[in-house]
Amino acid sequence: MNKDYVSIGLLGLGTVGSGVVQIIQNHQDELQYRLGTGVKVKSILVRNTDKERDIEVGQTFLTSNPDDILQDPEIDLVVEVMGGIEEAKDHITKAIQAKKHVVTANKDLIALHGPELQKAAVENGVDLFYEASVGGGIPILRGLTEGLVSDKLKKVMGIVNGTTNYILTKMEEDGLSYETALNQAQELGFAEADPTADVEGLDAARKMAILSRLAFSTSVSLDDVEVEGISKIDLEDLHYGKKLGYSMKLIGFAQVDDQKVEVNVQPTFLSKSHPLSSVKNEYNAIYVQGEAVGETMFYGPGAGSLPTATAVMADVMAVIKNMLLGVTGKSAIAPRYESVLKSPKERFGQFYFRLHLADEVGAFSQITTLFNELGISFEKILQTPLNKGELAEIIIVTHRVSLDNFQEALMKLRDMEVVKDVISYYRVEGNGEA
Ligand SMILES: NC(=O)C1=CN([C@@H]2O[C@H](COP(=O)(O)OP(=O)(O)OC[C@H]3O[C@@H](n4cnc5c(N)ncnc54)[C@H](OP(=O)(O)O)[C@@H]3O)[C@@H](O)[C@H]2O)C=CC1
Ligand SMILES: N[C@@H](CC=O)C(=O)O
Ligand code: NA
Repeated sequence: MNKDYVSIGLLGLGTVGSGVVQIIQNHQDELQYRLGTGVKVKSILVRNTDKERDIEVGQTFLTSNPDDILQDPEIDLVVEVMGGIEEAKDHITKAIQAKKHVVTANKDLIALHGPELQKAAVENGVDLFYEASVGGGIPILRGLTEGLVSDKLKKVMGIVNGTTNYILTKMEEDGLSYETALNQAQELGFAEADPTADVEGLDAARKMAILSRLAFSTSVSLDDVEVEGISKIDLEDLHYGKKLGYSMKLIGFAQVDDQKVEVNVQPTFLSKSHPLSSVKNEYNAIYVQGEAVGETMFYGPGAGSLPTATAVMADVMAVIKNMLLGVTGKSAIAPRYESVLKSPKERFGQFYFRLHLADEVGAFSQITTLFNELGISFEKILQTPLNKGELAEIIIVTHRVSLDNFQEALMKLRDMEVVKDVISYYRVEGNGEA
């Protein structure tokens, strides 16, 4: 390659696209110094070319016709920051077929169609990178595929959705209601236009599918990820959790043992001593455990214009370096293993549960007898009288137990006459029972 500059076609000029333009405009000297070539945005695809915009794009050509970018032979690299699935997939496929490199921030698309797009990129000798799709500005994908590439990674636990972390922090620390905290997250711009994917855990599930593919070299699909969101969390449980020394987080959890994986997203009580418990508000963090490296944690802004654009630009620069070296289309490695999911018998954890028990002699001993029979022991117990002493509210945290065993205990609890209601249950992490 012998060029004064590399031409980029940008699909989208919203939050992330504007950040990309700003970095290219404001950091041109740094880019030129580090790459030995300039970077220029030639054309930008938007829905509405007449819309008033906060960003000044100078001579760059705004268009609403994707072919102006996808069929422009001068454009070497397409940056997709428009979002959505089908149209974005179509544009990226056309770009790859036209031998253009692609950088995308689109977690929805990569979680669903990443493997086939990656295959098409390799077949066409082009790069496809997507660092911004997980953890915004945190360089987590390169952390896994470059920094930790020699290790055998065992566990990835992440706070990978800023909106839900913001809501839980505000509920826990300021006593805000779920609705008020969600409204604030929307006003501050972390939440998706329709926040359902945030609060129901789907956004985090998409990111966990991407993370576990790269961490474990396994073909995890989005359907393999079990998902539970935060919309049903009760302030009462947060209050009890706090008393017990826990903080509630929406945790993406991925673990591999003997080539079997479990990947899930669920509200989880984290012990205050776990490094992820100190991650507050809209911040993201990903905790990674490897056989050789031990424990590591990647922390930073999981969303926002300039942080996310930083990740996009890291990919852009990686593509340009590969172009200069003549090694494009060679960085992606296909997953080594087919994903095989662990059964509930092979999944272990500690659990918190809250129930209402008849406040009568012998009721609690019936519970302990049941758990003794199932071989489950308790780490913590809290008891509060309710309804003028007719009921007791009991909170129990078990020691480490198989999911299968815990589910059986829950089923049997619900059938007991002295148990009036099983109100809630959550996984507990970070008590040192690995
Ligand atoms: N915002 C963030 O913090 C983060 C976002 N992401 C991902 O980055 C991507 C972009 O997000 P964001 O910048 O927030 O999105 P925005 O909604 O702010 O911007 C989208 C841009 O794409 C254009 N666009 C959308 N659909 C079309 C279409 N069909 N045809 C032509 N142009 C279109 C819009 O045009 P117009 O301006 O005319 O409406 C707009 O400029 C998404 O995949 C998102 O998930 C990833 C990490 C963080
Ligand atoms: N809605 C997302 C934005 C970034 O991916 C979040 O809240 O984390
Ligand atoms: Na990232």
